[in-house]
Amino acid sequence: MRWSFEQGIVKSSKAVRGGISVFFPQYGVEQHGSARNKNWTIEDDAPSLNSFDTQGKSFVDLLLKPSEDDLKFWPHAFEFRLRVSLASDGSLSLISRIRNINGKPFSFSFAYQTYFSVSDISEVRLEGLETLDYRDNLCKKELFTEQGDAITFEAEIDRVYHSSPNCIAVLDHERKRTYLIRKEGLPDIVLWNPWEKKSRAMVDLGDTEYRKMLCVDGAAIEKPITLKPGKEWTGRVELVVVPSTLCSDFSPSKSGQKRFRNR
Ligand SMILES: O=P(O)(O)OC[C@H]1O[C@@H](O)[C@H](O)[C@@H](O)[C@@H]1O
Repeated sequence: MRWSFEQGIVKSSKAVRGGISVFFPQYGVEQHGSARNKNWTIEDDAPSLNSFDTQGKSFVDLLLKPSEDDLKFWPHAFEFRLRVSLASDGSLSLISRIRNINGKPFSFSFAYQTYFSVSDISEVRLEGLETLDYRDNLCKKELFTEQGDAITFEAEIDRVYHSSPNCIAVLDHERKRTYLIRKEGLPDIVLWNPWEKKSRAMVDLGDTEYRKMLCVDGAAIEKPITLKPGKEWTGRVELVVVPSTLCSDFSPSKSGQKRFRNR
C-alpha cells in the first residue's frame, strides 16, 4: 500500500521519504514540525481507547514528549500518543492523541503525510474532493475551488483541501485497486506530488519515482486545533485497499456522512 523511496538517505535526524510521517506541531514550517524526526518510546500501558480500536487488531502504542531542547523551539508541554494498528483484513489505522500538559492553551496543525504506491500517476483518479475549496501552495496559498470532476494528475500538485468528507478514494486503474482513506478529526486533505523537475532537485527521491507515488494526507491545517490545559485532541486515519470492482457504488460524499467506525 505504502510507497517507500528506492535510493533515499536514512539519517536519524531527517525524515525518511515514504511511508507515513506525522506533521506536528506546525505544517509548512520548519520541516513540518519536529515530531517526524524524533525518537518515540513504546508505551506498554497507554491509557485505554474505545474497544473498537483494539478488537481483532495488532497494535503498538508510541509516546512522544518534548525534551528541554524541543521546548526552546516550541514552548508548549504535551504528550503525544500514537497507536498504529493492523487489522486482520489488512487495514492500517493510526490514532493520534495529543494532550496539553501545559498551564496555558496552545494551537497546532497536524497531518499524516501518507505516500501511496501507485502503478503510474497518470493512471490515478482521486474522488471525494470535488467542488471543495483549497489553498494552492504553488500559488502563494491562494484560495481556489475544485471543479466537479474527480482529480487526475498531469503536473506538480501541492494543495490543502478544506472541509473534506471523512472518506476519500484513490483509484488506480492499472492495478484495478482502490485505496480508501477514512478519517476522523481531520477536516483537511493535503495532495502532493513533486513531479519531474522538483524530483530531480530532491536528493532522496529518484528522478522518475514521482510517477509511482501520491501523497494524500488527512490533516488539520486551515483551522489550527486549540487545546486548553488538560484537554486532549484525537485524529484518526484508516487506510484500506480494495479491488476497484468492489467500489463501483462507492460515493465519498455518502460515506463522509458516516462516523468513522460505522462502516
Ligand atoms: O520534503 P518534505 O518536508 O517531506 O515535504 C514534502 C511536501 O509535503 C507536502 O505535504 C507539502 O504540502 C509540500 O509543500 C512539501 O513539499
